[in-house]
Amino acid sequence: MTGRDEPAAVGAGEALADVAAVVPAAGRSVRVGGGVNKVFRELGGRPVLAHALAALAAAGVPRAVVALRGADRPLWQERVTPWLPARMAVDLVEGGEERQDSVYAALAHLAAGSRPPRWVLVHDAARPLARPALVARVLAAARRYGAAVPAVPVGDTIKAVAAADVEPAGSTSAAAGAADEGRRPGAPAAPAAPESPQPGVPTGGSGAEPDAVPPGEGPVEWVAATLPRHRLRAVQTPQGFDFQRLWAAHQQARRHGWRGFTDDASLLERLGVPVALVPGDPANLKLTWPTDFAVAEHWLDAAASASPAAAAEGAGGPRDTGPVPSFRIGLGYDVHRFAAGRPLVLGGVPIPAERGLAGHSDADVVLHAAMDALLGAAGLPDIGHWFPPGDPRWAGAASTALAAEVVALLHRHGWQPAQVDVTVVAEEPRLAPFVEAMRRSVAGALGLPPTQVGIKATTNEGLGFPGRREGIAALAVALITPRP
Ligand SMILES: Nc1ccn([C@@H]2O[C@H](COP(=O)(O)OP(=O)(O)OP(=O)(O)O)[C@@H](O)[C@H]2O)c(=O)n1
Ligand SMILES: C[C@](O)(CO)[C@H](O)COP(=O)(O)O
Repeated sequence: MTGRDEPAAVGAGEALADVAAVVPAAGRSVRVGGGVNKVFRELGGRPVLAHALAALAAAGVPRAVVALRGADRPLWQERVTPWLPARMAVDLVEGGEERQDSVYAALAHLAAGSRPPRWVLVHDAARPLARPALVARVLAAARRYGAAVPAVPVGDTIKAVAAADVEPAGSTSAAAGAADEGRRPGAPAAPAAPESPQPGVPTGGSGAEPDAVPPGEGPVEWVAATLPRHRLRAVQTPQGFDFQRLWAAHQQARRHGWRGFTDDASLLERLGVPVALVPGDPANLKLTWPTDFAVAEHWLDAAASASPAAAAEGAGGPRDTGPVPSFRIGLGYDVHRFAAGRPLVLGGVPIPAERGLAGHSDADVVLHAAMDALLGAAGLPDIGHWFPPGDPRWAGAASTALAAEVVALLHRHGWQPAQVDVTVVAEEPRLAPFVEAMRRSVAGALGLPPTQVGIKATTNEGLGFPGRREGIAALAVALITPRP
């Protein structure tokens, strides 16, 4: 399809009630390495998977099914849920052994639901840089043609390689008996027959990829054929389909034991269904190798400088350090009622008093306000999200321990506390004698020098609920800086 006959794009944010996304995120990141699924690693301050979902949501996709491995659920909960797009409903399913199995599981979930979608977009969690315009382009073409895939021309000349370990007769090393690493002198004399590309007939077999050696490494290989570059395209995701058609193709593949499909379009190709190619985006990188993360950071920066608004939307380049990379500020507020028979703890300091404050934890309003300010500065949900009232783990918890958790959370998101200033509003007891102890205690809980913590106490001049001695309130501001 040319740019001229491209269908009108669906506007970002438009309700797309008949569309759902499938996001396979259950890989093992063997090629990236590092022991953690790459889709939970941070890029520009938020997890890769959160970028992928944000791009779909920014294009107006109202629901997504994410395929995860069970072992990754805690990472999902901790790292991704704070970033879930407000306008998108997200279901989780258990992923499978291969990408194909993970997509199958997500499609099965949609098919079994009360409202299967008319159109489905399958988008790799490992592609964090898709832009809403690309999503819209693919969807519009899928609606028109039934199956559409974004593709970019290839700039390099592409060679097919011979089967492993097959060295052609007449090569210099065979003749000279050289023993370069990875070559086997004396290997079969004839080169492998050129592997003619057969569109729609996957050759992956079990799905084990022979291309798992990082670019720039590995043994010598031999050329089997030079492919005609002008007819080659590198395809990306999201890939858009008539839902029932894709679901039927996946079911058929499962029935026949067809394996090794590395994208969804190739399943339809296998069945002879035409697949339209729409212009892809060179920046829509799939994070495959360790070095891809640095390249993706670069694209994020470029996207943020080109369009800060789009970047803030989380579409193809949310960059959380944004145009003000060196600090963030946050505001926190908390209030607790007086309760007889409870100890009063403020800023981690026990204060002699007739009454304490009611609450699920130790009801330390000073630390609660400080924690909310810190979380707000990092753009993270408030303490109610992390330490829900009613969760037995936090019953009677010391807020100094909760503060340590908050600091750890900030660290995981690339931030550290730099300064906190709190004002406590209490008609009683008199707090001046305890202010310095509170300052040191709060500083200790947040890992700050006391010089970077301010604590002030004031009455409310007899006005309002603090004035009526019904409870104590605290307000805080916090400054955070990127963690070195
Ligand atoms: N069994 C699998 C394998 C892959 N994927 C997902 O499919 C996308 C593309 O796969 P790939 O980049 O190959 O990711 P990994 O399988 O994690 O990487 P590797 O092949 O290096 O292990 C990723 O979002 C990945 O999480 C999946 O959902 N289930
Ligand atoms: C679907 C895909 O992103 C299209 O380029 C690609 O084929 C996924 O391959 P992977 O080996 O599963 O990463």
